[in-house]
This record gives sequence, structure tokens and C-alpha cells, in this order.
Amino acid sequence: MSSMAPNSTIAAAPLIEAHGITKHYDGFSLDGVDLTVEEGEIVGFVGQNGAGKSTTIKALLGLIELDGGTARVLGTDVHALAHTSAGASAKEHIGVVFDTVSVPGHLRISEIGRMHARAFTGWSQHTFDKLVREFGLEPTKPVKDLSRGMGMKLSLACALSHGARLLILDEATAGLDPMARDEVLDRLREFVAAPGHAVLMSSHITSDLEKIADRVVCIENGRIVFNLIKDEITDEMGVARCRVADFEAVAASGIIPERAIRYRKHDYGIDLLVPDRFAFAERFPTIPVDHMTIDDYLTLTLKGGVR
Ligand SMILES: Nc1ncnc2c1ncn2[C@@H]1O[C@H](COP(=O)(O)OP(=O)(O)OP(=O)(O)O)[C@@H](O)[C@H]1O
Repeated sequence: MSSMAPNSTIAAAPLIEAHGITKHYDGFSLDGVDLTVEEGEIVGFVGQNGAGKSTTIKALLGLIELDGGTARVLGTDVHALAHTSAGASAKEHIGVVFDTVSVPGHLRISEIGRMHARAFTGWSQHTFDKLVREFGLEPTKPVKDLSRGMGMKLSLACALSHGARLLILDEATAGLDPMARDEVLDRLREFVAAPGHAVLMSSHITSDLEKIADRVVCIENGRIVFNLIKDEITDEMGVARCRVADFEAVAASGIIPERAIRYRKHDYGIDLLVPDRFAFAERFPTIPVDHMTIDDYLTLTLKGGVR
């Protein structure tokens, strides 16, 4: 008989689980990257150009060999993902969207289904046709004649039509207009609401992540610099707009631990990262404190001064 209580729940294994992964290139290294994506989560992956987002994503998909560390995606080691038949069947459940379309340009949208039906046992032509209609794509158009945004929509329609449980998107919303981005974000919300699903998306469009991400992971120079629940950034933190005297008073008060002080100087004052904007406003009611955006947090964390 099991010793577990009847109503106890067993946590599902993460869909992505990477520990200490390393990859060395001339002049750049992924340096001990840890990244986990749990069922039901949308994780935003951010960082400056060249920070290592695409390299991490390629490593997770088994597209490049790791030099160190371990990574499992949908329970399959990433090396096996690329090199075994078990890996190939795991890959069927991973929907991937890069910032370029990977379908031959001469094919018409209406012809793509046949190609994907051969590659994916779970291919649903019905789902694909429906998404093509809903995304406003013209089925008779050759892929090479699509605009960048339309190409992105097509890639997303493909990724959502083969029974994937995990979506990995690398800058997938970059070419889309704001309305199209909102449409895509709605699809991602629908996708992740289904049991056993999750999304990892790299993006420079942090306003999209503010709308949709549960967690935000930032990489800088090949190292993870923060991994935070999104609401902690946008709901709890703040940016205090200080004059120099205010800044000195806040620093002296100890309300922000010395090692956590991050600030940016401007001609007109100093922006200060505030971990708890409500506690701050009570203590310093005369200093204006604004909501923190992900962009503010990135700037203050990556470029801000420390004391
Ligand atoms: N095949 C390769 N050979 C050598 N260097 C590489 C290779 N692929 C990537 N790099 C280097 O690795 C670093 C990280 O690149 P990566 O594409 O992962 O960055 P990124 O965070 O995705 O950037 P962006 O936001 O600009 O897309 C860069 O310095 C890049 O030049």
C-alpha cells in the first residue's frame, strides 16, 4: 500500500530542466546556465544582444552540443533529443518558432500541411487550416512572398498544429505589429491553459512579457543574472525619482540593503530601484515612486550603479 495520503499530489517534472550548462565559442561562453520551465508557465527569456539567449535555446533543442552541464526537455536528455528515436518522438511535442521561417519558400501555405503531416504524427490539418484563417493568411500565397510578420504567424500556426506540449519561441513576435502581437499572445495564453503545457519565449519586447509571462529570466554575458516571478517586478518593485539629498537619506535609512542599491543618475535626479514600493512610499511619502517595468528593472540591474 502506498504511504502517501490519498489527496497528496506529485509535482509533475519540469518541461525544461537545465543545470549548469556551458558552451564555449571563441570570445563567448554560456557559463553554468540553470533554467527550469514548469507545467503551466510562460517564461520570458531576456537579455541584451549577444547575451546568450539563442545559444541557450539551441542547446535546449539539441541543435548544438553542450560542453558541460545537463539539460532535459520533456524528460529527454538534449543529446538524445538530437540523436535517438526516443528523442525524435519527444521532439514531436516541442513547437519551435525562430525569427526566420524554416519552410521552403516555393511552397504555398496550402501545401505546407502535407510536408508537416510526414514529419509529425500528431499533425492536425484542421487546426492548421483554422489558424491560417484566423491569422488572416492567404492559403494560395507562396511562403517566399509573405511579409516578415506573416511568416512569423505561419511559423506559429505550424508550431501549434502538431500536438506540442512545449513551445519554444526565439524572438517570435519581433516582426509583428501591436495588434498581431496581441493576437499571438492570446494564442499563447490558450496554449498554456491546457494541462501539461508550457512556453519559453525569448524577447526584446518586454511589454509583451509584462502582459503574458509568469516568470522572467535574464541572461547577461552567458550567465543568468536574475530569475524572478514577473509580478514581483511589476507589482511590488518601484522606481523612486530622487533628488540627490533624497537619495542620500534613503541610502542612510537602511530601508534598502546596501548591496541591493541600484541607481541611475540623470541631469535632473537619480532613479533608484525600490524592492517594495509600498513600504518605501510609507517611509518616504514625499519621494515619488513609480511602477517598475521590466525594461526599468533590466536597465537598473544591468547598467545601474552600485554603492
Ligand atoms: N556558432 C557560433 N560560433 C561562434 N560564436 C557564436 C556562434 N553562435 C553564437 N555565437 C556567439 O555567441 C554569443 C551569443 O549569441 P546569441 O545568439 O546566443 O545571443 P542572443 O542573446 O540570442 O542575442 P540577440 O538578442 O542579438 O539575438 C554572441 O557573441 C555570438 O557571436
